[in-house]
Parts: sequence; C-alpha cells; structure tokens
Amino acid sequence: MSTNALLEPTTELSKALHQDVVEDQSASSIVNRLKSKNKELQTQSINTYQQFWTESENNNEESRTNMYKTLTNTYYNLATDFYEYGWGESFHFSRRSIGETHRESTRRHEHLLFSSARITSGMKVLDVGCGVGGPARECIRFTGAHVTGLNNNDYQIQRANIYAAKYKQQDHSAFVKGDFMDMPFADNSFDAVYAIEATCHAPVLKGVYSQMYRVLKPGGYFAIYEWCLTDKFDPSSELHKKLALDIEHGDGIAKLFGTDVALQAAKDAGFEIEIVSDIAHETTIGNEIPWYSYLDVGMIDFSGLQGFARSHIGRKFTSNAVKILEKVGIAPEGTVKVQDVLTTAADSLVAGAKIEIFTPMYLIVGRKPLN
Ligand SMILES: CC(C)=CCC[C@@H](C)[C@H]1CC[C@H]2C3=C(CC[C@]12C)[C@@]1(C)CC[C@H](O)C[C@@H]1CC3
Repeated sequence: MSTNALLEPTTELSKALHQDVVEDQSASSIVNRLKSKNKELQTQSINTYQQFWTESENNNEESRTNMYKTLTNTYYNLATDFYEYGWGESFHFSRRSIGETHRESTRRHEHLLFSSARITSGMKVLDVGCGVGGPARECIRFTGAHVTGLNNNDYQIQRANIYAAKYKQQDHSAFVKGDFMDMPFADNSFDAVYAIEATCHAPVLKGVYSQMYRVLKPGGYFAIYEWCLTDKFDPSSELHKKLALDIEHGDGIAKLFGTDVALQAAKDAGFEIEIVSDIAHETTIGNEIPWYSYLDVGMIDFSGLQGFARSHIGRKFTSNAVKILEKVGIAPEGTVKVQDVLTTAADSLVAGAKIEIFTPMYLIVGRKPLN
C-alpha cells in the first residue's frame, strides 16, 4: 500500500481491526480495547483519516464530501472506544440544569426528542445514525416502541448488539448496517424517525432528510437534533472558518451547514415543519448550564473515571497516558494522534459555542403529510 492510499473501512477491515469485541465496563476498559486492536490497521486507519486534513490531495472540502463514507466510518473506527470511555453510551450533548448529572441530562434530552416525535408503545421507530445504541435503548425503555438503529459503522453495530443482549432488548431492537443516504428500508415502513447529532455526517442534508421522509409512514413524525453553524457564523472571518474546520476535523464531519440550510432541507424533503428551534440558545428553565460545560477549562467532575476523562484536565491526563501506552507498545502507533484529534474536537466545540457560531441541538420536528 502506498502511503497515500486510503484504507477502506469495510466489514472485513472492522473485524480485522477490532478483533475480539466483548462485553465490558466501558469506562475502565479503554486500555484492554486499545491492546486488542490490530496495530498495523489502527495505524493505517489514523493515517487514512489524517489525509483528509493534512497535506494531501484529499485535503479539500470536495474530496471530504465525496468520500464522506470513508471519512466518517474511519473516524468512528478510531473514536468509538474513546467516546465510550469519556462519555458513555449516548454520543450527544444535552441541555443541562443545576444539580443534574450527565446521565440525567442525557436522558432528559433524549426524552424531549422522543416526545416531540410522538413515539408511543408498539410503534416501529427508526434511529438514524444510532451510534452504539444508547438513545435507542432509552427510547425502548421510555416508550415501549421497537427501535431499528441504522449505522454505517460495523464496530458500532457490533457494540450496539452487545449492549442489546446485556440489557435484554433484543426483541425490541435491531441494528442495521447501511448508508443513511440510501437506506436499506422500504417506503413508508416506520411510524416515527429521529436522529440525534448524526445527520451532520451527510454530504447533503436534503439527501438524508429525504430518505427519512421516504421510509416514514404518512402522518408520521420526524425529529432531529442537528449540528449547525448559526447565523453568527461569518464566512469571511478567519477565526470562524478555522473553528468550523477544527470541529469538522475533530468530529469526522465532511462539511457543516447553517441552520438555514438544515431547515430548508427539511422543508424540501417534504416535511410540514411543526417545531424549529436552536434549543442550545433558549433561555428557558432547564437550560441553566451550557451544554459544553463538561468539556470546558476548569470543569472537573469527580463522579468517576468517565467524568474525569471528559474534563479538560482529564483529557490532558489521557493524552499523557496514551503517549506512554503507545511508547511501550500497548496502544498501536497513532493512538496519540486519535486523542489529539479528539482534543481538537473538544477545544473547537467549546470555542465555537462560546462565540455562538455553532449549535449541536438545532431541533427540527416535522410531519409527513397524510396524503
Ligand atoms: C461527532 C458527533 C456528531 C457527535 C458526538 C458528540 C460528543 C458525544 C463528542 C464530541 C467530542 C467528543 C469527545 C469526547 C467524548 C465524546 C464527545 C464529547 C472525549 C471526552 C472522550 C475521551 C477523550 O479522551 C477526549 C474526548 C474529547 C472529545
């Protein structure tokens, strides 16, 4: 393989890279997980990912957008273990209230979306870009619905299935591999569809929303939390452009779109819009603490390893620990770069949020017309 060749994140690659995927305690098992990777493939994967962002012919927006599947899939092959270690099973941010734990606010944020999508017991629901299935499992508990999780990353599907067995939810869930721009489902097959901080990986928002529209039954609800640049984003500002690029690089996103583009895409897909709001910036009760506070400088959560790992100081600790693990050959070469990419994510998200050019929770709720 030439140094510039991209490693395609196929199912075979996933099996060879992640090797033995077992049930484990997510936070403390990061060392074991890193140890069990195929070292050569892990190194090649990070080199593939970095080619989209460092000196190479693939480092441009067009290339990233054309190759969104390779970009995002490779990102999650590398980032998933770290996400579980530092965040848990639900890969999204949440509005936070005083006295609320990370887990509580995560659940509340999910419940808001499930209620907005009018999900009730017995419904057939689609979770688009389901990660390792944290929100899907909560949707099942909260509503009694059957949830299908769609994901293009084999490793995350494998992990979602392990969790489904652990929580005895196999009869209420299914995790399906597929591209959300070309979903492997029949027209009109779900009672409700939702996506939590996932459709931002699409090259074109209208493409993924149209697919959600197609598979939704007439009269059914669509509810999403979208990652967007806000109206305060100024494309002529070097700082704004740099932060947007760092968010894209740190989070496996080919191109971030504005809230206006997202709303128009939902309308163009055919939805009758019922709710639209950047709920990160609402000054309502239940939103007293900024969503990014866990990642911000000075914040330390002593509730456990996971809380510490996501804090600014915890990230520094992890960076140093990973350097040692890589040096002594426990972690594959390139793992330090993965943690660096995630550090870029955390820092740019906080910086972008503080100047309000970015939101991870642009809420759009729409309905597919009955006829
Ligand atoms: C990428 C998208 C669309 C959504 C994921 C949102 C968040 C769950 C992640 C965004 C940045 C992530 C980081 C971590 C956990 C998951 C995120 C908050 C870590 C705290 C995981 C542990 C690492 O050592 C540091 C990471 C920083 C970024």
